[in-house]
Amino acid sequence: MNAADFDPLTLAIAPPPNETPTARADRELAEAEALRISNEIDEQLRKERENEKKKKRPVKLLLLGQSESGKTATLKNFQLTYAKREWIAERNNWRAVIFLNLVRNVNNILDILNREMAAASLPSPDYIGSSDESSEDINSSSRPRLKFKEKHRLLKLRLGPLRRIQTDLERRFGATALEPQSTSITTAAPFGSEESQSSRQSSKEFSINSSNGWKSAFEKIRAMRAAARADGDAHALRRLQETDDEIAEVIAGCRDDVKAIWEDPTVREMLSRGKTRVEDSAGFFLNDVDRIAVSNYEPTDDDVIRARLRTLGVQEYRFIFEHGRTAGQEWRLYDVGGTRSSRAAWWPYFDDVNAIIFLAPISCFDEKLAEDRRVNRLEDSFLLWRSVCDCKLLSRTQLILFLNKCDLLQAKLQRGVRIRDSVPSFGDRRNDISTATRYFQQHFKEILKQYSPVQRSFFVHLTSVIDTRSTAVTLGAVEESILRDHLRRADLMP
Ligand SMILES: Nc1nc2c(ncn2[C@@H]2O[C@H](COP(=O)(O)OP(=O)(O)OP(=O)(O)O)[C@@H](O)[C@H]2O)c(=O)[nH]1
Ligand SMILES: [Mg+2]
Repeated sequence: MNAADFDPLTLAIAPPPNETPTARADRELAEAEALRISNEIDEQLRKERENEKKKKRPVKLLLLGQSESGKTATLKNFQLTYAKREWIAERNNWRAVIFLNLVRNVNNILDILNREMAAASLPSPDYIGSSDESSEDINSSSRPRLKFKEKHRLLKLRLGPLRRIQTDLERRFGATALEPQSTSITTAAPFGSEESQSSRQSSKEFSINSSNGWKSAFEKIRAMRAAARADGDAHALRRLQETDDEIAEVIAGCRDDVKAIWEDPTVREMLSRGKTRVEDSAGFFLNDVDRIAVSNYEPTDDDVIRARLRTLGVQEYRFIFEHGRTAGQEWRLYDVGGTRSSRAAWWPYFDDVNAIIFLAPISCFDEKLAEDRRVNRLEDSFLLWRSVCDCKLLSRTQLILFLNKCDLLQAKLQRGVRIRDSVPSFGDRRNDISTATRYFQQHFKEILKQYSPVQRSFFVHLTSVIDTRSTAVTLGAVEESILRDHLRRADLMP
């Protein structure tokens, strides 16, 4: 007799000693059925665990659109809405960017003023004003001559130190602080084709790295501080702090002159004749000088959203959402540089992406690309959208369209700018915001229907992403729809 013969469990489940052949067959059948059910339950549990794992995979979201379409501003809204702690920790880093934006606004005006004052001093009785871009308009003989006075000369002189501040800050932020140069790329979507290979190789801007975005620009400065601290180099640390303080002091010292030049009627007239709308430019802060040009300035949330620092290459941002339907879920957002020469770098990110937010700035119907002055911005957005819809690698990716900069569109239409002058097909439709948005939206929808390799839904939002409140509501809807898709896929996947 061995030990198992006394094991209480073995004895309890052992068949009765006098079992008949029929009873034995029934018992074996019942045991086999019990085993089958148990295996099925195990398999079910295994699948559920797998599914849970898939649902916890990071949600990948790509932000696409031309340069200055509002991709980075949208990313900032995500951070503000869903990762507030990180946002607060970073907010003060934007101070130097906002200073740079403000100083650049002023220096742009000074450049034009210099040119116009020089031209006005020429001994030409016919002088009305000069401008590179719209000389026919500014030189119209029906306009009285611009009268520059001693005060303008003094303003130029007193605002001189802002040149050095701009240079210092640009050096600090590197290439990301400079606006795009002209490009040799002549297509809207130089990805996924032979051209993309060659443009990838030739493009100076092609870089999938983390050395070009706001995060890395700030990291560089943080690293400089940390290194000085670690070396015990109190002198270097003090110098860095002094540089920041000095910049704030110089700007604060120029506050009244900055206001004076921006509010001066002759300067305003000069800008309007040259069709220069400083107020529509990226990173416009001249209306906030009282608040910003002070030595203890701290940026507000809205200031940070409006601050402009160009993106180069592709930047990955990882957020664990602090609340919302996906609290605890990791989201990976990819922010890309939008100029034509940066677009070849997008391609590697198309694989395995859950959704794309495509930003089309619809106020730009009468503007040209900075990198190619021959190309209409709206036309470029349509072409780019078409290539994204058409892309086979993205056929299962959810596309969400933001018709952005609606605030600027509204202001432009109210100023009387007519859409049909730049978009002849708009014809005699009413030149108002609701007609315009409906018209542009319909075009984007038709492109999606016509070019998508498989049928897909059209998700569209009218946005002004500098408005953080309304954007938070939009992002809530976006989060919900991406999440639904993400979970559905996890269930469908083998
Ligand atoms: N008025 C207004 N300004 C906007 C809107 N969206 C973005 N901006 C501003 O436009 C400028 C450019 O926006 P960004 O988010 O930097 O543009 P981007 O698409 O990231 O551009 P790149 O990095 O060059 O590809 C910033 O100063 C924004 O604050 C909007 O809806 N309305
Ligand atoms: Mg950007």
